[in-house]
Amino acid sequence: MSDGTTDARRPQVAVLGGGVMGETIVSALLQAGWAPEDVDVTERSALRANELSERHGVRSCDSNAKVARRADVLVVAVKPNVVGEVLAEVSPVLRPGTVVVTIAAGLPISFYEQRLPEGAAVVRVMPNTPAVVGRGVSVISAGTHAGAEDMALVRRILAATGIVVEAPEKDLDAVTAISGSGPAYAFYLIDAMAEAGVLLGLSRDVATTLAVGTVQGAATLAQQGGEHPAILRERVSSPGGTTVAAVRELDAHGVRAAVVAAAEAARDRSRELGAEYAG
Ligand SMILES: NC(=O)C1=CN([C@@H]2O[C@H](COP(=O)(O)OP(=O)(O)OC[C@H]3O[C@@H](n4cnc5c(N)ncnc54)[C@H](OP(=O)(O)O)[C@@H]3O)[C@@H](O)[C@H]2O)C=CC1
Ligand SMILES: O=C(O)[C@@H]1CCC=N1
Repeated sequence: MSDGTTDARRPQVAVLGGGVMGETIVSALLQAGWAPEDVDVTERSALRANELSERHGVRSCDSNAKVARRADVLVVAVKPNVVGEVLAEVSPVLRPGTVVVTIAAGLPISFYEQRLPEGAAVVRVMPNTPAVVGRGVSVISAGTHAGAEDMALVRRILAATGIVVEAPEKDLDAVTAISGSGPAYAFYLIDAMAEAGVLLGLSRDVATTLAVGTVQGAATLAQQGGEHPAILRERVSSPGGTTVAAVRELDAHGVRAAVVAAAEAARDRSRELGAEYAG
């Protein structure tokens, strides 16, 4: 289908599942210039559906089939265990040319292609929660029938959420372990640093401000400075100073090994989710 750049109207997008990530995608669409009337969101609970309509001005309802009928782009944003039943609802009413975008962890593109009409364009995406402030990372993989225009349209939808990177589907479990789940590791570190500050006698407010600002500054420096993180770490470490004393403790407590083990566990869980629900 066209990516809409030459269309008089933007493609009609339906987001199935208005939870944490579904709502983030709704906001991204609005920021990217979609009109609220061109965005549908579905929810199981009427209360949550109304909340989304009131907050964003978009249409909301509890019928996936109803919104799928008019969608040019269908974004599947429910939990992996619900994807099968949602596809069974929408597949019979999907129009030819509708692009199906999924953000569910673990489930392979083949899972969708087997359940959707022959030739359906599927794009698998792994976003992350900083998308809500426009600083997310999304990795996109094309399904068998997703063409360059479909991928350009998906990039356009995700543009307001942050960086978009294309990768082959075989990398998606690893991607999920690093950027999908990764914000939780960063929040874990920020929380631990803030707690340490409180232990050392700082007020909680000051400790949290220092921890958040430091992690944010370090990430910006790593991104913009163009230098390897190990070099940046060395630059903080004065000979015989405080930082080497601290990093020795991180090594002694196996923090680097723990990060690697955490990422392996996330990758393995992503594979398991695929096997569990895709069968
Ligand atoms: N959170 C994250 O950081 C990331 C999540 N993902 C993926 O995004 C997907 C959604 O995750 P997340 O937003 O965290 O989960 P949430 O539970 O916050 O959102 C899912 C939403 O879908 C609703 N829902 C359940 N069943 C249906 C249905 N049949 N039709 C319509 N809506 C339904 C749920 O309602 P109810 O609560 O009433 O069941 C809930 O509000 C998952 O597949 C996850 O793997 C991907 C990357 C990052
Ligand atoms: O925890 C999860 O399963 C989802 C996928 C990546 C981040 N959150």
